[in-house]
Amino acid sequence: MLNPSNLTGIILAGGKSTRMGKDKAFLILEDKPFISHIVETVKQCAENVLIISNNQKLDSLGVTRHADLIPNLGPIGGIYTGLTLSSAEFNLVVACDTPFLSKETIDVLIDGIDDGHDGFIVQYEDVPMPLIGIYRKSSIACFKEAIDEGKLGLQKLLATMQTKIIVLPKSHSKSVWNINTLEDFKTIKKLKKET
Ligand SMILES: Nc1nc2c(ncn2[C@@H]2O[C@H](COP(=O)(O)OP(=O)(O)OP(=O)(O)O)[C@@H](O)[C@H]2O)c(=O)[nH]1
Repeated sequence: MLNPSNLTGIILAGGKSTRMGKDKAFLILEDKPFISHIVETVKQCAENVLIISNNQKLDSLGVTRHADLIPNLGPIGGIYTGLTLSSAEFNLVVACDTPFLSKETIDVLIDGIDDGHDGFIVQYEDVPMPLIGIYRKSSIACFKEAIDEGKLGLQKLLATMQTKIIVLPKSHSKSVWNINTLEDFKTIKKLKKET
């Protein structure tokens, strides 16, 4: 198992939250904002944690924050920024809108690391999830090339890299739940109460 000191956590918290209509990072679930849930989980797995966002309000969390080096590119720009700033070989990339992400899911991902790949991402029910992934620092070259060519889609970029897909069992369904709309948010709040 990878030592936490060899892993940097990169939490993406920028973007426009268009579908939600308000900043997803600050939605409150169980008395704390999404971003705090995710910071707590990532800190259990990685010694160094970076938040990538232009939002200065996030500085109250006491975690190093950095603005996107190239703004308005979407998640690919956040990952590129995180990989540029990180000095670790392995980088755990997660989004602030998966508040139930568990250490168990991250451990499955870490267990999947091998020598033959540049990126490792989870897949749940046929859906590959690049924002629950681990990327080698060296993969930054692929990110830069895609950005330079204006190809900002992550799935297509991952197809050009040596990417390992790690299929999660059904027990991880809540952990990978990505909240984008008010409807999603209402559902996840109910779910937590009931389970
Ligand atoms: N640093 C950074 N993070 C981003 C950027 N765009 C999206 N993200 C983050 O990436 C994750 C997935 O974002 P999306 O849901 O695809 O985009 P979004 O802008 O948050 O929301 P929509 O506007 O509804 O698509 C979230 O954690 C966002 O905070 C960006 O340009 N920079």
